[in-house]
Amino acid sequence: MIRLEEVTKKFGDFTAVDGVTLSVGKGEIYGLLGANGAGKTTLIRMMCGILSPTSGKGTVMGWDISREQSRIQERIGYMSQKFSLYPDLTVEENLRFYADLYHIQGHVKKRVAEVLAEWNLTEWRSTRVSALAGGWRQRVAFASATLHAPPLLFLDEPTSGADPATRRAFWDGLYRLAEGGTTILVTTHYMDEAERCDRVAMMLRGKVAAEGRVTDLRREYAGVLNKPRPTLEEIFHHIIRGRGEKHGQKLG
Ligand SMILES: Nc1ncnc2c1ncn2[C@@H]1O[C@H](COP(=O)(O)OP(=O)(O)OP(=O)(O)O)[C@@H](O)[C@H]1O
Repeated sequence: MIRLEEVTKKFGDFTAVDGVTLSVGKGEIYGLLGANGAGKTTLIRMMCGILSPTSGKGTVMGWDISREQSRIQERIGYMSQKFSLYPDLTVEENLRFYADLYHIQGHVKKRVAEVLAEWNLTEWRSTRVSALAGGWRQRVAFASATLHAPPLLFLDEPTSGADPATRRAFWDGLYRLAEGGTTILVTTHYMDEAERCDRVAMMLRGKVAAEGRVTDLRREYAGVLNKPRPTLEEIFHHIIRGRGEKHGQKLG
């Protein structure tokens, strides 16, 4: 679903993403981890067809990330860190608005009802978004991003600040989608969430410092960390130290 080769993004003299190579297969939940400013959002934006790479190449669902960006944008789901909902509209009206935006044809009402049920939002359908608590707003944002049943979903820190119930509902939803064949690329600040991914890439100053299946990374670093089951947080801190980075950097 995603193939990137040596993808780089520069803003002037500053290199935000530096030679990233990775691939994500159908139905995988792939986690992008890294400290603030590591380049995760910039990388996601290139994969979503919003930003052009400075160099390198890649495809998303077979479309070229430099030349076929509008094709990619039409097919994917994307929930950015600053997701936008209309506070004066009800939950259902917001979803109908996104249904129009995604050009959902035919059974809009049925699809909106399905998505409301999937995210436990049915009883809130007539409530204005401004009257919802933060966690419930996040559910509306997830629901909006999945309304057109995209085969590939990009989620940039989707559970940031969410309450435990919302986070749990969100991960239940992600597993359901992945079981149905949806491919998911997610960035997260929460290590327990990162450990739920099939594979992760740890980014450090624009580069992928470690990548692989969570279980394989644990095995790989068990010896050097002298622990049978090191956490992703411990692995990340080990990598940071090895590169002479400042202590205390937070993974997320
Ligand atoms: N349009 C831009 N112009 C200049 N610099 C930028 C631009 N967008 C991002 N950057 C810089 O690129 C670096 C990577 O930013 P990015 O938002 O991709 O990081 P991130 O890993 O997503 O961080 P966070 O977890 O804080 O969202 C940062 O130093 C940021 O200031």
